[in-house]
Amino acid sequence: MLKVPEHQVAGHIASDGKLGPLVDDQGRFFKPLQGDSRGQHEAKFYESFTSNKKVPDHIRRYFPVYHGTQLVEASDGSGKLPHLVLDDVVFVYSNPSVMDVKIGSRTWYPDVSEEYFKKCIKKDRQTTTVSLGFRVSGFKIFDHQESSFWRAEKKLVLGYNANGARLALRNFVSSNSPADSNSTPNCAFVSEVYGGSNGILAQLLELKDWFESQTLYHFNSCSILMIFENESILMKEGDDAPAARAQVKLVDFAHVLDGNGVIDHNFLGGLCSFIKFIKDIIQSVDKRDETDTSLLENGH
Ligand SMILES: O=P(O)(O)O[C@@H]1[C@@H](OP(=O)(O)O)[C@H](OP(=O)(O)O)[C@H](O)[C@H](OP(=O)(O)O)[C@H]1OP(=O)(O)O
Ligand SMILES: Nc1ncnc2c1ncn2[C@@H]1O[C@H](COP(=O)(O)OP(=O)(O)O)[C@@H](O)[C@H]1O
Repeated sequence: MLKVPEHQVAGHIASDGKLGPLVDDQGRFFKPLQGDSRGQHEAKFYESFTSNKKVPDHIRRYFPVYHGTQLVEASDGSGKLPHLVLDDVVFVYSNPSVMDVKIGSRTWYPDVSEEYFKKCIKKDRQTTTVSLGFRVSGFKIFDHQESSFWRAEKKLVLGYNANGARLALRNFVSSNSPADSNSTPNCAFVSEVYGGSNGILAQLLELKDWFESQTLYHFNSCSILMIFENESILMKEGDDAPAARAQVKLVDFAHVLDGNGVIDHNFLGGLCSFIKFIKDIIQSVDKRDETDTSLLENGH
């Protein structure tokens, strides 16, 4: 039985009879092939990427595994439609915090229609896409105090300026309630989620390393998904607590183009900018902790 994904944070959502992705109980994510050839284009990308021997193995883990396409009952009640069948990248988590960040300082690309260009550039200017080289598209956080999920409102997220994006990235790794806009995010999970040898920053740097030389694809309008389970971090002192499992995944390949031997400077630039934001948060928390320790040592 297919159902609407509980942890989807952006994109087309299968609610109120609209067309959107579905998931099964075996860890598969079914994304309907979008009209106007975008869906076919995304399927073609997955076919190409999956069989491309030039893609290093250590990079493949950042992409959902592709299982071809399948006709399934669409979420909008329009009958059977072809869907991409992908690994559901949040399946292994019980209470995942998830953020979708669209990378690049532009979401349009050469040869798109005037109408599509205008739509994209308008959104790129209204959001932090142009100014920062990325925009937060949506996120949800598991709130420990409330023992429930807190979901950022789409309208607010798309209205973030640089400070708003920074605050969202701090809130994402905090244990105090994001619902309380007066409290400063404590960044309690920053070292486990963003930092460390397997954390988000390390994964982003590995991706950056590849993007510095890969000329196979241009990842227009793609998103980085950041996923982690903050419960497992709080439980880590316990006997059989799972690891934090912070993960980076790339999604949305409806606008990928051939790289034609040219570096994807749009994605690479945005990725570098995003990395700087994450690094700054890690460093600011390290500095805060050092100050706190030295105050304690000096008897304050
Ligand atoms: O429909 P909209 O206006 O919400 O735009 C979608 C975007 O939502 P946004 O409002 O920017 O968060 C949406 O962005 P996210 O996936 O939410 O980051 C996509 O860009 C989507 O286009 P496509 O599926 O990649 O071709 C966009 O869909 P299209 O309008 O291009 O069909
Ligand atoms: N393979 C996947 N597994 C789990 N969730 C996914 C997967 N792919 C996408 N998602 C979720 O769906 C959202 C939208 O995906 P995306 O491919 O960008 O769709 P759209 O083309 O509608 O924008 C993402 O922000 C994420 O929350």
